[in-house]
Amino acid sequence: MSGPALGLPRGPDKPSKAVKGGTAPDQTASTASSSVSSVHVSIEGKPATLSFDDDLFWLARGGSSAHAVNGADRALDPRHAYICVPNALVLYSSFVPDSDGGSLLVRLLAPPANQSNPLGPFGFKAPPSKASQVASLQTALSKKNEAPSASADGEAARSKLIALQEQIQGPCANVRLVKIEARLVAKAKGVHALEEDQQERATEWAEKLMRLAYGPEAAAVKPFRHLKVLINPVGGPGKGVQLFHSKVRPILEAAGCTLDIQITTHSGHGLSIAQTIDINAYDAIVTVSGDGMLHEILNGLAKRPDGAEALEKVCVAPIPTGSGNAISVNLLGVKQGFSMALASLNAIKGRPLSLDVCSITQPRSDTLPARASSTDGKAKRKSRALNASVVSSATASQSAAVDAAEASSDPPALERAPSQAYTHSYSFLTQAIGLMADVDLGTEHMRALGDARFIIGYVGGVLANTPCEVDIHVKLGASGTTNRADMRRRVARFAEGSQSLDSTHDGGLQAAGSGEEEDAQQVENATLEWTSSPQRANGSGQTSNAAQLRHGSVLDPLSGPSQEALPVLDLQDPSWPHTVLPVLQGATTPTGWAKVDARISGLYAGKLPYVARDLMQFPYALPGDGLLDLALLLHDGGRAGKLRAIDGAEKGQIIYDRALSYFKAEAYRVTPRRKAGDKALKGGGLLSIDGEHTPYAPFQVEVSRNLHFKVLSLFGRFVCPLVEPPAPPAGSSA
Ligand SMILES: Nc1ncnc2c1ncn2[C@@H]1O[C@H](COP(=O)(O)OP(=O)(O)OP(=O)(O)O)[C@@H](O)[C@H]1O
Repeated sequence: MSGPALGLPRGPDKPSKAVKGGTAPDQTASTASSSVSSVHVSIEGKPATLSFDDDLFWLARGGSSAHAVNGADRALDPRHAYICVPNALVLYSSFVPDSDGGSLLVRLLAPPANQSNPLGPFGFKAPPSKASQVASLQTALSKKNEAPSASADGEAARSKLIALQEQIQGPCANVRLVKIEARLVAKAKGVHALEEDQQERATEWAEKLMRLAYGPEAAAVKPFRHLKVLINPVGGPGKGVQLFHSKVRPILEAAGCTLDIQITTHSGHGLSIAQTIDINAYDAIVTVSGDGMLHEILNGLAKRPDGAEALEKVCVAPIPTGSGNAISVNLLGVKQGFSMALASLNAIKGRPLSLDVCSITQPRSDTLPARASSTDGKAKRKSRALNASVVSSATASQSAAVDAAEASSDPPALERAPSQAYTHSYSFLTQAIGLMADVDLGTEHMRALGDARFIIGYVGGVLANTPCEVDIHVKLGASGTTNRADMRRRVARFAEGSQSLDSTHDGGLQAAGSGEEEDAQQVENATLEWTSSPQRANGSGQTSNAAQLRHGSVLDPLSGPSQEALPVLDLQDPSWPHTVLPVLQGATTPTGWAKVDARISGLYAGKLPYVARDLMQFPYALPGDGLLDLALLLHDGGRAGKLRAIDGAEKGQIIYDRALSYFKAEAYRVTPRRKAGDKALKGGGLLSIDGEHTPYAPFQVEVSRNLHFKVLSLFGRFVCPLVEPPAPPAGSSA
């Protein structure tokens, strides 16, 4: 596993919120064995022992010879500890000497009390031994590849494995801040003076614990981060400010981070902050918000003249206070995705993980009128924010004029700007049109319900059963595929590879395991092809920042290999032929541009597996593969089928639904057949990019090969299980 291991045995007993020390007699520092470092202290007048080994920190009662049982000191055994946590959950440790000895300060995150066994301070309850946990984990891991998929035994082994992996990945549900202040004092002043080197040893003990808490030497994370904190006061249920001050700030400050806090005052504020922030001044930007703020930061950074450098240097640590919080769910796992404490720990100790950035182009002529004519106040604010983020494809002087107009955030001023060929914005999460856009953007009035609003919107949308009238063109490219079994293999290989990641946590294909060479080669070839190909981009050359378009813009003509009419894309998946897709005569799987010939209810494309806690829509999404995962909700799937698809949606099995087509492509283009404002369209036409309102107009998307968006991650990969394909439907021959 890469990143801090958070799942080793945890302290079973109830920790007090603040454990304060007082004067007490026992004050010897000792080392019980080569791997355990202990210091005997007093806490609230009672003797206690603070210990750590390479993996764990624990606090136990006693520690002097008086507590020895059969010659062994129980305090040195983590199984008898009152608090016992992985070192990864230790935030801070230091020794402050004084004339009476001094104080050892240790701050950490610990699991909550065990309700069935609410022992008070210094109670004893033995957790399962570390050795037996590790052994059972290893056994389960070795069974991983042997487990037959269909048998009950296989299922049981797999469930156990998943449970154990989850324990490693995030056992820290509801962890809370514990502050330990322990005294190192002489037994009686002037009579038993401190041993000569006792303070020195206490200092060394605290420093060593701190080093273990922040990772092994080579891969150590720098403690005491300087963080820019951006709080969206209106994201999700609108509790960002309150949650930050009550749950997040105490943890960040306990870890010794310094904070520069700013509350956003309007939509688009995050974007303008990212455009002007000193990219060398902070270790990370902490967003107390949903995904919307990250979208703004991505666009703000990318739009800067030093966009590539800014995206390379700035890391973002999300704290989930929005509605969907998809980025946090992917980084922390579905169970811990909304955990303020774990997200705070990520801001303190996470390492950079590079996410793919999608380039999106739209005809400028279509986006400007949409912005000015919008009647919805919120949509207008958001649209303005988005347009402030667009990147001109024009010459430097035109670009400067547009920038000046955009900086004003004034729609009339924007319209006076020279007309440009296309706008260019960025996405890291999803693009949606049709049903899923209606679910996302059409439920904003239910914001107070948190992420429950999405399920309500989905059921309403399915019952309305409106077709999504768009033309879709897709470029699968050399490494795109419609084969789900192939995609699953790629994800499995990537997961194996990412286990061996250590300090880099790059998330890219270079992390792939031995079986990945072929895919890695494909990506390598694609990169070479891209870097050597001339910039098409509507003949206008490079955009004003570092983004480059490999597949041209939305305005470029689409053509087949020899300029003939575009072929129809065969969406059939040979490994899963159980959809309602008709068999198309003469359809092929070309690598160039092809058109989709299917009636759909919506298109949903994404780069991260989870789009919400209860929806793993893109289980085979990978960072760094240069591909977008696309899900087409087939109109002919019917209402009942789409409602049934909710079952198993959080496990990713939705992609095996009869009413869904799922594939990976290098680029795609969507051209709505109806104009924005058409009364037949919900909300006059909704297009969602990363959950944000975007002008309803043609758009083309590709994965940028030269830009990445860096977020902090505790695990170096998305925390999501490998999807188990469901059994084929009864009566099918496959
Ligand atoms: N002070 C503010 N007033 C009005 N809007 C704001 C303010 N600050 C930020 N915003 C806007 O709020 C929008 C929603 O933010 P956010 O993503 O945090 O919440 P959400 O949409 O509920 O969550 P999610 O995107 O995870 O579903 C963003 O588009 C952002 O531009």
